[in-house]
Amino acid sequence: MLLLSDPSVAAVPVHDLGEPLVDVRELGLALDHRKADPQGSWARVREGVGRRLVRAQQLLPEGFSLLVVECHRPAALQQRYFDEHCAELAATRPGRNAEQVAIEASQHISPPGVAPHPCGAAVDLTLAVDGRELDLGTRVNATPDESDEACFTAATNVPAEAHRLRDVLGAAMSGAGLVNYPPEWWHWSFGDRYWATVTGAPAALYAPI
Ligand SMILES: C[C@@H](N)C(=O)N[C@H](C)C(=O)O
Repeated sequence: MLLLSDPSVAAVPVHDLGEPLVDVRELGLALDHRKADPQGSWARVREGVGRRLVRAQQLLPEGFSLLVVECHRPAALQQRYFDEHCAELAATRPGRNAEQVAIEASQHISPPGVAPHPCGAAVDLTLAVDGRELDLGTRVNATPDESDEACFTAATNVPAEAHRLRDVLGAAMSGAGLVNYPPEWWHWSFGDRYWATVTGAPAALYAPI
């Protein structure tokens, strides 16, 4: 499983396309408020990501819709989340050094230097039917510890129906050109360094914004 902390991700150059951020609600997508912030960052993605989300929604089976939870995240917030998660892990893993803790933390929160959310390149989302959120086996943003790693996209310790729904989500999102972060079934991105590493693109398309 390629982690965001892998040196190959940080080695990818970035040639920013200069696209603005767009509000996913203006694209006709459903947005959940659990990660809402006063500035409205959580609702915005780069234009090219927004186009692909609209395509992903079209690729879903009849009756299903995407339920967007979090998009852009300011760099300072990413740093805070990462520092807090490292502190939590360090407290429960005595004997691990800071580098080992940071690598494990990157299963759940990206190291700030390569983080896709501050670039407007990533989206955390799930599925809904008639506006009702579906159960994909864990809550969105479950940690590996709390979920016994059931948050991993390919986890086998989830009910068969949750597995099937992850496949439904995955087919639409991959079909629209986004890539998944394997430790998190809900995290998808396009145009960031992780996406470039996985797809073999020569450069990432979006820098932090
Ligand atoms: C925890 C989740 N919301 C998240 O955003 N994780 C990824 C890896 C990130 O920080 O980019």
